[in-house]
Amino acid sequence: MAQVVATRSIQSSLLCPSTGSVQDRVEKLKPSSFASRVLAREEKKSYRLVHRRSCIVARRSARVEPEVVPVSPEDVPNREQKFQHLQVHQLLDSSPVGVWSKPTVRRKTKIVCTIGPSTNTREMIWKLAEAGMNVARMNMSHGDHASHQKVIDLVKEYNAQSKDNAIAIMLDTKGPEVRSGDLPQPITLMSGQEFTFTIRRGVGTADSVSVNYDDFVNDVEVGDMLLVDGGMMSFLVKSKTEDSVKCEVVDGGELKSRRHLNVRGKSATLPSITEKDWDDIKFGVDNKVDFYAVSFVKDAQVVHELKNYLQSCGADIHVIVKIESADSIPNLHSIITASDGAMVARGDLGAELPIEEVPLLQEEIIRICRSMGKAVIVATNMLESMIVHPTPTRAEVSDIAIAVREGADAVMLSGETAHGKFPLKAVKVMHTVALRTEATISCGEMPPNLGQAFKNHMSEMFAYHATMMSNTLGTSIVVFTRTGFMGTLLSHYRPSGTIFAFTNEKRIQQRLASYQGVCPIYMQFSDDAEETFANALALLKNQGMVKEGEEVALLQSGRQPIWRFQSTHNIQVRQA
Ligand SMILES: Nc1ncnc2c1ncn2[C@@H]1O[C@H](COP(=O)(O)OP(=O)(O)OP(=O)(O)O)[C@@H](O)[C@H]1O
Ligand SMILES: CC(=O)C(=O)O
Repeated sequence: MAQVVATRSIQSSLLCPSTGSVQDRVEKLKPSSFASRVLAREEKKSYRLVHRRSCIVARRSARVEPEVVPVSPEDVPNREQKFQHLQVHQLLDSSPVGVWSKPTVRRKTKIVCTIGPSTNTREMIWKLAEAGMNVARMNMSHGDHASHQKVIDLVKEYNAQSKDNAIAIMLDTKGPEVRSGDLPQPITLMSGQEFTFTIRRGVGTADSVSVNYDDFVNDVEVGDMLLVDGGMMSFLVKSKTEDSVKCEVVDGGELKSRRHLNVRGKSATLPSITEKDWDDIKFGVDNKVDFYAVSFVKDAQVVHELKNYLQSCGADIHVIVKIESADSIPNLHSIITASDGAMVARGDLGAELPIEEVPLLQEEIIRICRSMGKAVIVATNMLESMIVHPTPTRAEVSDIAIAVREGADAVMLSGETAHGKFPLKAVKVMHTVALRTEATISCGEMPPNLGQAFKNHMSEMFAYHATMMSNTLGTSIVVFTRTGFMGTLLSHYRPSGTIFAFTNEKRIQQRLASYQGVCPIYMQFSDDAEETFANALALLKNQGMVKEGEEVALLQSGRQPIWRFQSTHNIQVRQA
């Protein structure tokens, strides 16, 4: 039986606040008028607490309060800090509160941080987590199992001791990367000079270097363009011998050891999952990581192969396909269908394909993922200049804002956190920009064909209606989920309020950390549903996540029953 229980009657509703005209927004940017508005709202807020009406009247007013609850305790602003923004107009300063934000409860877009030499210590993992990291990524192209083991253990230690935060762990496979070999020292190459790449091992001279891939000579043709590090240097193929490719340097520079090589427009004919990758995948199974990011996926077959392997060893690890090879583009639909999500890996994508295709593909991949209810991550170069500078370029800020507006679940930091000088500042910038951008996005824009993947599925219908209810009333959603399914389903509907996803599985809490809008909370479930609801609401109040008397939409549904007997599904509006 399906039932919708509303504990209060809805007298009227206001759908999402509009973002307003450009003129409106310009007006809002004036500090004096903003200050008076905020202060006026603070007044109104106390008035409302006293004169609370017993029926729900369009809760938009509640949503207009700029109560931005940041992701981590370190970010929690006191009242003074909150208004400091009115004097110092530094949106990207240490405090992450969006000044002119529509009231977003907390940042929805998640942040993936690559862990490397700048951040692989206990202190830095803690600080990254407190600054807003939601997913820790380990790039298996670098480091060894011992160093990655240390990072996994630290993240798990953080998760075990954190009351209200969880960090997901992502293992990114090396894949069939083609790299140049070791050089005794970097060599400077000038445009127009000759240079040779050879499959002979151990070559590293002023005019020749080894390549780690035996079929390199067969895969490239005369006239092909070879790119080093995604285009930092380029080489035109002039001729081939049995074991070497002779090139003319087009864009010169300094060639260092083990650099990434791409052939413009072509993917290497290597399998997507190499022997080293299988070894790393086993390492991930042993360590119960949450996600694999699989490099250079070209077709769905490889995803099925990996999923079958994971099933055979009883591993519950989700598979994110990295879209970065030219060969993957014609198979985008089938690859994404087979996976749990996709990463727009713009580094290699922009090397294998013309660079101007990257923004278009990014938009398309996000659109496809959103329509299929899959997670999507935008990666690479997001704050590249912050590897060496403490502040981002304006173009980088726009890049993050675009990914957020396009609907990405997460944005990723690579070198910025792996080996950059300002990893914490980079996370804070991402946090602030995402939060600010989210505040301008009107809710209720659902992908037109979402719902078709699970046609007539009861859970889908309930996720949809819970979203509608929460958007209409301006409430958060509280959901109870053993498998994480309802949490991710709700995330794909992008409700305007936070999705507080309660789960009694630590693994599920970790995984849900990467989904847009989901705040995963670990809690033991009691056999008694009412007791569990009460515990959940008490926890939310104690942590300051909802206020006394605040309403929440509460959802019980999903593929696995929790307290649902005889297939009862429930949406309720409850007061905390
Ligand atoms: N575990 C690690 N150990 C050492 N260095 C790392 C590690 N992870 C990342 N790095 C460094 O951070 C840089 C950026 O990380 P990213 O994950 O973007 O690498 P990448 O995509 O393989 O880039 P590249 O092709 O330059 O290696 C790497 O090039 C590497 O220098
Ligand atoms: C992330 C990654 O691998 C890329 O952008 O190429």
